[in-house]
Amino acid sequence: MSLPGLSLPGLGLQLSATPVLGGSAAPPAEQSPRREDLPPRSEWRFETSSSSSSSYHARVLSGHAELFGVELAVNQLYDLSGTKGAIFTWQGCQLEFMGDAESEYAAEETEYAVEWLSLHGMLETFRDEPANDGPRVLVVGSDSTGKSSLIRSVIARAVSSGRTPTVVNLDPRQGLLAPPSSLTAVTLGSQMEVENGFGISPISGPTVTPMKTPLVYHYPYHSPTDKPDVYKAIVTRLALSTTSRLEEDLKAKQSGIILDTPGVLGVTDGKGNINEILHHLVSEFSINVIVSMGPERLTNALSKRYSVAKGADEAIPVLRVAKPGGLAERNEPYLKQSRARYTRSYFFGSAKESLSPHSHSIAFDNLVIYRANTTSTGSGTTSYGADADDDYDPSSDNTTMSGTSTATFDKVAPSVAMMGSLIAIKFCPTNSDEDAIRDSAVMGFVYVADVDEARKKVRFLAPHPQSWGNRALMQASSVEEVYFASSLGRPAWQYRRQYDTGGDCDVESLLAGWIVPVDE
Ligand SMILES: Nc1ncnc2c1ncn2[C@@H]1O[C@H](COP(=O)(O)OP(=O)(O)OP(=O)(O)O)[C@@H](O)[C@H]1O
Repeated sequence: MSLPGLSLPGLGLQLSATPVLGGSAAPPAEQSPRREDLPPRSEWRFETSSSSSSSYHARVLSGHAELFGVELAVNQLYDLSGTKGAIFTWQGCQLEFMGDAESEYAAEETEYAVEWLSLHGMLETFRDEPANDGPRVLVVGSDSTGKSSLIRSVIARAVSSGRTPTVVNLDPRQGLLAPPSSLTAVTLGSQMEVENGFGISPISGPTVTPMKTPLVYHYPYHSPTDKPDVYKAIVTRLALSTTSRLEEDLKAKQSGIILDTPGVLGVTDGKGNINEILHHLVSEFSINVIVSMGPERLTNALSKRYSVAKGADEAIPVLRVAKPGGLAERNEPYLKQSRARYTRSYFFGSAKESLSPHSHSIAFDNLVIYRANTTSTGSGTTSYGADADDDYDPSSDNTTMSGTSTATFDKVAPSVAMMGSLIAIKFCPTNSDEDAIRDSAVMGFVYVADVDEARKKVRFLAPHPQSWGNRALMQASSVEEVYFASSLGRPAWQYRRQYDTGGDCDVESLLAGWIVPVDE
């Protein structure tokens, strides 16, 4: 059943004709194109507005150009609306642009690109050495230092070289093939998309892009330092699942793993110690290359810990890699918009690959929903400079399901306050113990479209028509964290989906989060 009450014929087609999803819709006809000739080894840096009313398109007219390592096809129009980045050229090219940018300029200080290419070369040498088990790379740096851009670029070059690398996102604030609040690992068997990066996840619907199913875990907090014990336990599960998958795929194992870390872990304390959670990542993923994109202080701290004091067998090389000169600052409204857009694309796909979500109405009695306890005490402190060995034992947590302040998750009854939330469906059954729920991978996500307290029913929007059966559900820790309704500037419970009134839903309100204000 597809969204009852919505009489939008061919929902997917209409969505694909709408630019809001960040796809490649045609630019408005009245915009006159501008041309730019870029000399070799230069780039075109752009920052576009996150507002859905402005658009920004580019095409290569001649020469070669790439965006984060992925080559742009000549004469193809790319929709870069709502994004920031740089189109780079090694040999020179002519570009054409249409639309508005908050800032755009050509830059010739691009030494970073040579360093990034050298890193790819070094990893290729590593992969070719049969004695090695493939590179396992940890990328560290504070916020907005270019970690994700470097990873996209290195992964794209690896795929172009015929590799099948695995990328692991450990930053819960950004989604990789899953909404924010996820930690994901995915092995790439085909090249990324210019416009959508890693594209659409196979867990949110059938896609035309060949890609292996990602491993997704749910960490329902903003930062690893909010709940270090929960974060470390989930990292342990993710590392175990990822490495055991790679044992069955030797090509992927040899291609290696690259870890994207949250900026908070790339900051040293006053004494120059690194965050203790980093030790856990290094140990659980058996890291053998560390890339620092932070200041010299961070690189020195990493070298001191992993390289200088170690014997030749144990030393992990620490490389300092330059960050791009034009790195864009991303303020919170921009980040919120991009998270909202990303989350929408989880359900609706992109203009190129549209998805049709389904509606499920489920009685309160048939639901067991947990919610992360944000008030529990004892684990929210950040510690630095842990001892040489990471001795974390996930089973040593003394959290309980009792609902006391020490519980990690509490059972919650459905209520209207839940409307607008995202909920993770865990693989484990509803009656699992707390550790099992915490450690269980995610089957997929659903959106709470409506809670009818009188009829005791919850209506979910889900990527698949099948019901999820007897599985534990986990809500994000607050409605604000879901970024759907919050991107509209009002609390979720002030909104109601228009199709509940039986009327037609216009595309605009559908795309704004499938909900419109009750008082309109
Ligand atoms: N050469 C460049 N010129 C201009 N902007 C760039 C360039 N490279 C990357 N950017 C943009 O700068 C922003 C920050 O980069 P990126 O996301 O890679 O940093 P990060 O270290 O992963 O950030 P965070 O830790 O906050 O997720 C992104 O919007 C990215 O697209």
